[in-house]
This record gives sequence, structure tokens and C-alpha cells, in this order.
Amino acid sequence: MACCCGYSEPIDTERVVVVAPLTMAAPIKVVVTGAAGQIAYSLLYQIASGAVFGPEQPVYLHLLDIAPMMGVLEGVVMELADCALPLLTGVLPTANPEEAFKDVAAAFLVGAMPRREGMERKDLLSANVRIFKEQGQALDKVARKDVKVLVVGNPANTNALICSKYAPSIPKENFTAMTRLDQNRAQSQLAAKIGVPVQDVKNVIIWGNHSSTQFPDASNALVKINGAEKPVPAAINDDEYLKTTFVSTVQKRGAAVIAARKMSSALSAAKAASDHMRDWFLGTGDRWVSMGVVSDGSYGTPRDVVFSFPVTVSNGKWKIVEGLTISDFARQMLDNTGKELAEEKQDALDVCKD
Ligand SMILES: NC(=O)c1ccc[n+]([C@@H]2O[C@H](COP(=O)([O-])OP(=O)(O)OC[C@H]3O[C@@H](n4cnc5c(N)ncnc54)[C@H](O)[C@@H]3O)[C@@H](O)[C@H]2O)c1
Ligand SMILES: O=C(O)C[C@H](O)C(=O)O
Repeated sequence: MACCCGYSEPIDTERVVVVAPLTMAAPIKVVVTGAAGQIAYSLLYQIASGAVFGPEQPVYLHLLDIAPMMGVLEGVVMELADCALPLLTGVLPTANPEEAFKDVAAAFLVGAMPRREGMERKDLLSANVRIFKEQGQALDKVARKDVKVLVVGNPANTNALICSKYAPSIPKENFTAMTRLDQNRAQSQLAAKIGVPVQDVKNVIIWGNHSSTQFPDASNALVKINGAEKPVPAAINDDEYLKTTFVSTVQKRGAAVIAARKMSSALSAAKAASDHMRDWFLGTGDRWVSMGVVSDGSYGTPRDVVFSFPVTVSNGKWKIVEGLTISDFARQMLDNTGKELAEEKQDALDVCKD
């Protein structure tokens, strides 16, 4: 029960020195890598404004980028200060991974080279995977052992796997890759096709790799129409669309944005990163979300690759949704994306040997 001064309980002013309202938690340290880049430019505001960890959770931001970007990063730090955000208790800009990862509870690993027109995301592997080896090692040394790590930098699934491998003291479950942008894209395509608001579509799944082999799957998705829930396949009543145009539109959406903007998606990527981390910290209820997680072989997928599954989250732990029926078509799609991930893993391990 709140008392008149706004604190949750009456305060014994003789004994307590109050520096912040008692409803406020202690600040958590959150790192964003690639902090001088495009995605971070949208993401940092979302984190610092409370959209990710909630309106009661102060954050201390650690911003990592490479040494030549420190000047640009200084400008970002100025802008964060100029936002005058009550939940932002401090900012540490740095080019030193061990300083950046020290005691962090959440890590957004964004910093990596983006692809250009005509490239596949796996073409970035040899350039980017070493970053995630080095950052895994730094996380292992200095981060909290319960740190939640979200890898955004491409190829996100395989980078997350490598990061986890080089951070053996942190549980594998704490490393995830972002396929939430694909989920948001899929949800938005379905809502537009049916003609309902986007929040009325749920449980669309992204299986596999954040690449053009991913399988956006609407077969278990539900839509609310006039207050009643209905399966999406019944509402759309066009299986051919769901197996072809819908799948390829989502698979190729990143490339379409690059072709139009001449730069890869950033606003929507930042929103997806916020959604992913918020759901991981605050929970999903019975709503399914897609996350790249280290595979335990569920649904006949290869073990020990970072594979995107439908999950629910409660108390900060994700759990793969079990018992879904996999059609012949889905089986083929899952096998194909699983094969690509197994190949990427081998390539990445070869790069990391050097
Ligand atoms: N998973 C997804 O859905 C998704 C979506 C969009 C973009 N991405 C990927 O995210 C990455 C970042 O995209 P962007 O548009 O922000 O790129 P960007 O080029 O604008 O920014 C990347 C930043 O990372 C920094 N950086 C490079 N190496 C670093 C290192 N070792 N440590 C720390 N920082 C480092 C760069 O200096 C730069 O400031 C790319 O790999 C892109 O392909 C993934
Ligand atoms: O497509 C890209 O290279 C960027 C990102 O992975 C995306 O899906 O938009």
C-alpha cells in the first residue's frame, strides 16, 4: 500500500537515509556492444527509458565499441545525458571488453560487421566470429554468472554458439540469438493479410537459423477475430500462400530492407532486441516467442547448434514449447536449416582455431 509520500511503506526517518524511492530496485549493469553503431542508436533509448527491464528498474549502461569509434561514442553518451532519463543511473563508454562486461546482468552483443547487398549473413562469419570468441572469453572472466546474453551481430546463431563455447563458466542456457525480428516480421505479414491489428496474432514460430533457410511457421498461430480466437491457417484459408509467399517474404525481408535503405535494418532490429530481452527478464505468460537457443535435439534438430525454437519464459528461464506436430513440409524445412547451422558451426570452429 503506498503512503502519501509515494513510498511503498511508511519510512522510519530516524534510521533510514533514503537516496531513491524504496519502490526502485538497485541498478543493474547492462552492456551494449557496437554502441556507436546504427542498431545501438535506437536500442539505447529503449533500454534507458524502461521499455526493456521495466519502469521500476534503474540501469547502468556499459557501452563497448572499438577504439576508433570512441569519438562517435562520446556523442552518443552526450545524447543519452541530454535525454534526461530518470532510470539511467550512469554510463561507461569503453573500448575494453573486460571493463565493458564487468558485473553485467544483461548483454546485448550487437557489435559486428553488417552485410551489404548481395551477401548472405554467413558471408560475415570469418570476419565476425572472432569478435564473439574474444567476447565470450571476457564474459567468462568478468560478467555475472547469471548474465543473460543476446547475440544480434550476424551470423547471430553461430556467433552465439561460439560466444557460449568460450564462456564455459556461464550456463549455456544464458546465451541466445535474435530471431525475434523474424517473428515480428512474420506476425506483421499475417496481421496485414488477415486485416487485424498486429497484437491480435500470436504463436507464429521461427525455426532454425536467422538466415534465408529459416522456417517461419504459421501452422500453430492464432488470431483474434471479433473477440474469438481462430487458427491462422483457417482464417487465411490459403495453404499455398503460407508455404510460399509468406515464408519467402520473411526469409528475405532483411535483404529487402538492405536493397531499399542501402543499410541493414536498425530501427526494427533494436525493437526486436528490446522485445527479446524484455520477455526473457519479465516473462511471456502463455504466449510463445522465438529465440535462438542451444539445441537439446528437440524436434529432431541437431544438438549443440543455436537453433530458433518457440519458447515460453517464466522466472527468467526459457522452455521450449513441446508436443507440436511437425508436418512433412515442416520436417524438410527444419532439416534444411539445421543442416546449414551444423555447417556454419564447423566453419566457425575452424576460424576460431587460428
Ligand atoms: N539478428 C538480427 O535480426 C539482426 C538484425 C539487424 C542487424 N543485425 C546485425 O547486427 C550487427 C550490427 O548492425 P549495425 O547496423 O548496428 O552495424 P553498424 O556497422 O552500424 O554498427 C556496428 C558497430 O559495431 C562496432 N564494432 C565492430 N567490431 C566491434 C567489436 N569487436 N567490439 C565492439 N564493437 C564493435 C562498429 O565499430 C560499429 O560501431 C550486424 O552484424 C548486422 O548484420 C542482426
Ligand atoms: O539482413 C541483414 O543482414 C540484417 C538483419 O539480419 C536483418 O534480418 O534485417
